Amino acid sequence: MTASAKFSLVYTSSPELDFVHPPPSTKLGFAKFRTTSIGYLRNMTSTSKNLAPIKAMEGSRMPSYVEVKPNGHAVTNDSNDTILHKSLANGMESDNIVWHKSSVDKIDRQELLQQKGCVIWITGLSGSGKSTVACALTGALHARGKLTYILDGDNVRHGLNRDLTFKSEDRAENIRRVGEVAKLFADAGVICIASVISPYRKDRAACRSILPDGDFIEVFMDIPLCVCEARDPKGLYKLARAGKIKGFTGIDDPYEAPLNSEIVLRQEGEVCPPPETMAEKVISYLEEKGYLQA
Ligand SMILES: Nc1ncnc2c1ncn2[C@@H]1O[C@H](COP(=O)(O)OS(=O)(=O)O)[C@@H](OP(=O)(O)O)[C@H]1O
Ligand SMILES: Nc1ncnc2c1ncn2[C@@H]1O[C@H](COP(=O)(O)OP(=O)(O)O)[C@@H](O)[C@H]1O
Repeated sequence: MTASAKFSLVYTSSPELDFVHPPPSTKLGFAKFRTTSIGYLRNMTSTSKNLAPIKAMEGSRMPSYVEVKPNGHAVTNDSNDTILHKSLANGMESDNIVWHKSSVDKIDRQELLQQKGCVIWITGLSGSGKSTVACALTGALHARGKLTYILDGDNVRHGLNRDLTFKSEDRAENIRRVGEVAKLFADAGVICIASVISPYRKDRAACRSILPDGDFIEVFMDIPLCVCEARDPKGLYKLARAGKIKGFTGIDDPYEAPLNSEIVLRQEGEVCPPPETMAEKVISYLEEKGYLQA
């Protein structure tokens, strides 16, 4: 039997899975997914299409239920298990990759920090106030003793994503990387604030899909283009209107507004609320959902 499923491993001794080889007591084996899930497994190169590699965890919590979702991600009923949340990523180019589980997990880190890790994803046009709200939010949470970290589009493009342009494939890759890094921060127990235009719905949806349910909190800066353009703090709209920047979001490149954000921040009539007021709205949401305690 060959281990050639083209994505990462499910760690389980779930009774829902039919162990075919070797028995669950051994470290590495194969799990047979329930037939309802088989059709969802993507990128399988195995000749036996309903087999995915599994590895039993020694001395760790074991989930009793594993489901493979249509997007190819695995989820379990064990919300404490970071491995089992969506570890079957699509598009993995390497075979034979085995997840190494640490003895300190997300729950331990959250207890240490007295908060829950999550991603606050601020999306909106350039000039809509993403970075300003991100700063107000990080400041207010820091003052309350909460650990946060901002991943700002402009900043990340100075380092990790310096190789990327603004054409649609590169924006998608930019968002994918920011999403993956944000996921790591959330797993670390940090409240990660991503402030990126992220103009395409499918890219935002992909970032949402790699996080446990509820942990991706989308904040839409619903500020009209004319307001953003009037602000134009970097003079980029002016350059875009003059044709000196091509493919500028909102001018000659699309922005797909969210349809169902957890939080929408908008003007009240002609007046934009101060950033601190906007940040408070996000904090109220976090409080209500229990993210500000372990
Ligand atoms: N063509 C084009 N379109 C949009 N924005 C542009 C462009 N070229 C440069 N910039 C500047 O880059 C910042 C946006 O980077 P992001 O990584 O957030 O963009 S994206 O999510 O990949 O679309 C954005 O920063 P913000 O104004 O803070 O949004 C701009 O200053
Ligand atoms: N709530 C607000 N009310 C008024 N002006 C704001 C507000 N938030 C941001 N601004 C101003 O709008 C401009 C763009 O804000 P910024 O945070 O850089 O937007 P983005 O990160 O979306 O490009 C800045 O000049 C900033 O001072």
